[in-house]
Amino acid sequence: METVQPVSNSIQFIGCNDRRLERFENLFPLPNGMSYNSFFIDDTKTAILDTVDSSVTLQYLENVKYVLKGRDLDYLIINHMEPDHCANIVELAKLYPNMKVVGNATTFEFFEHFYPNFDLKPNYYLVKNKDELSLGQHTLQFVFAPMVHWPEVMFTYEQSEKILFSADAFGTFGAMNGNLFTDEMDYGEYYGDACRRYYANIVGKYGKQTTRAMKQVAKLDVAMIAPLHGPIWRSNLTYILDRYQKWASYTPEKPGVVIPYGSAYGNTASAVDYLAAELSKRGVEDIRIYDVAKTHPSYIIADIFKYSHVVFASITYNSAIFPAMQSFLDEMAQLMIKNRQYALIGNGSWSPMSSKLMGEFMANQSGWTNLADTITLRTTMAEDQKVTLNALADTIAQSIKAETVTN
Ligand SMILES: Cc1cc2nc3c(=O)[nH]c(=O)nc-3n(C[C@H](O)[C@H](O)[C@H](O)COP(=O)(O)O)c2cc1C
Repeated sequence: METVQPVSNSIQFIGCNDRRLERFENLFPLPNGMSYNSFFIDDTKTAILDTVDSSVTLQYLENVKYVLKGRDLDYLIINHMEPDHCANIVELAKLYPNMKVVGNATTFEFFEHFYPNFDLKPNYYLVKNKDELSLGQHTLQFVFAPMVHWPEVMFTYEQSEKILFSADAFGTFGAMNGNLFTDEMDYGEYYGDACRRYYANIVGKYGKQTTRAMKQVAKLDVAMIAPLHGPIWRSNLTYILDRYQKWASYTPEKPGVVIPYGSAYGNTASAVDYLAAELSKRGVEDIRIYDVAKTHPSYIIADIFKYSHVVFASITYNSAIFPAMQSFLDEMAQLMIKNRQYALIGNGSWSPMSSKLMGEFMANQSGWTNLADTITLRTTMAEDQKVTLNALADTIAQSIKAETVTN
């Protein structure tokens, strides 16, 4: 059965959901599935914006045939040439051999890498930044947004209805639940964290490029934002635009302390719990403690995008940083998060190395400020180390107070 919903009188949502997939990009847990959005514009000329993942092809083709009602497809616009959106280009080209495929030079370069045995060249409709394409009543304008989140990405702005088709920007993890628009649900409650986790982990590295794209968007009169994942924005656009402004500039949303730790036998965990309790006694709110060997890094990274301070605590493991912590630090560093304050706690029973190694690692991260001398535990927290941990709690609490006053 078709799963098509009206976005407006002449635009239909023809996207599909996958609630079985365990991990997006084979990395990120999807507790509530994923949506792959695609849109159909019914005009003198017919157009589809982006296709969907191969896991939902059958449903998708049913939706496409339903909305076209036997008409030919004139244009397929490719805003993003990543497999979760481009997997059905060839399927559509086989069904609608006359369709023009709209993309930029990089889009077509990627297409030829992905599908070397399918000649789509006769169908290419090459566009440049700001080019326009009239469908009749509707006019599409292509706004290039390179590296949000791949090089070929473009947004498509539909001028008559003022809809920004925003590719991966402003999207979220999580399948759709029938309601198409963010104002038909408690978005913050259901998608708020998932949307941050999506941005931080998928687009997070490309803050500069996202800021540049947002400047382009600011010049447009946008009434609706239709991303490629998750619900559509037609009201309270400032909610998502403000969040993107913060995330793209690596500005913490609020003061708070994230404490990722790596511990084999619980002594480091216990020291971290002690520190967190001391922080709380000093009035610090929003403390988040995570075991890096247990919690998926994407959740911790999302919280580091949200909060201002981080304490990394790790045991030494075979003369190195605990592997789960090393892996976490590597993943975090790839995203080039900045403007955070941090402190370190190491541990080692006979030849502690993690303090030194984490110190070297963090010194190489630009935009991170070290708040205090690194504390080194020797297996368990000694009674006299209470003083040191209390002093660290003082330093962090003072820094947070200063930040709260500045904000
Ligand atoms: C497999 C393994 C390897 C370790 N390697 C080292 C090491 O190379 N140097 C060291 O000083 N401590 C080493 N330790 C001790 C830990 O760094 C840590 O002090 C100990 O596990 C207690 O902390 P925890 O209860 O938080 O795990 C190792 C521990 C384990 C389990």
